[in-house]
Amino acid sequence: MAEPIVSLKDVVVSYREDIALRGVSLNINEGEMMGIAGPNGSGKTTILTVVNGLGRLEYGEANVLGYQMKAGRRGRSFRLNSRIAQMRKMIGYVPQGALIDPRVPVNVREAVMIGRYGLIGLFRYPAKTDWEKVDRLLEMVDMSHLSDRPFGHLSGGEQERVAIARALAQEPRILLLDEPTTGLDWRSRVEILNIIEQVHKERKLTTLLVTHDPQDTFNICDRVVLLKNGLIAALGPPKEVLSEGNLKAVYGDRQSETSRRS
Ligand SMILES: Nc1ncnc2c1ncn2[C@@H]1O[C@H](COP(=O)(O)OP(=O)(O)OP(=O)(O)O)[C@@H](O)[C@H]1O
Repeated sequence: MAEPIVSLKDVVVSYREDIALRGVSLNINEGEMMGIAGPNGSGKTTILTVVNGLGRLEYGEANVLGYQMKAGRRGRSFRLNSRIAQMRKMIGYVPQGALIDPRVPVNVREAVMIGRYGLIGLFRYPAKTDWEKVDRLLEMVDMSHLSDRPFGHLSGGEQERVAIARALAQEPRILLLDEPTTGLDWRSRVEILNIIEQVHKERKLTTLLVTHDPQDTFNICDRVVLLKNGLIAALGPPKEVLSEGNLKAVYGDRQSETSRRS
């Protein structure tokens, strides 16, 4: 069987007195769409930072795209850091919240192009083919009609589409999405999830979708991991994992009712 593209083994991460991950083991296969759900503070974003090579492992190891990261090694060796930088070029990241300060005077096309500078190289101008790729991505996320609009004038859902296009502009193999549906109304949320599913398939990506609402994972993820207090409470296909019992154990009574209703 093929090696997993992401493998975490007994990973512990802490931020001073807060322990964010308490021994997480997780394998993700190439081409898989993995949901990561759980309440606030359960460690979802921290998993993304580990996969992205930015998390400092207290214990355990992580293997991402064949690059190995072990406890205590980060920050000690220039060679190790430059290897991790190579790995990060293959990982697209859509962070939680605003992608770019809305006061920065860039339009939608330019905002997406920022994602290509890792490939183009700093201090070089984008070629015509780079702009063509950006335009194709804008079509993919259905934003061509707003390509000249200042980024700061977009709605939350439109900003999220641009953030996804920007992450794809670097032509990643792995796409990390941190709560892309937070703050969106029902319609925009469905649209964003559809776009995520479409780009995942078309670009043959391995995708990690973090959400505090497990319902987001139901129709589009192959598997979902439910986190509670930095530990995996359940892992498997959404239809099995998102049972009333599991949701109640992780979110408590009221939230589990809302999650099942929505
Ligand atoms: N930079 C940091 N410094 C100190 N503590 C942190 C830091 N980042 C995260 N934590 C703590 O680590 C724990 C896990 O945080 P994390 O952001 O991974 O959770 P999350 O599930 O993504 O939460 P949310 O849904 O609120 O974004 C929390 O207790 C949080 O307060």
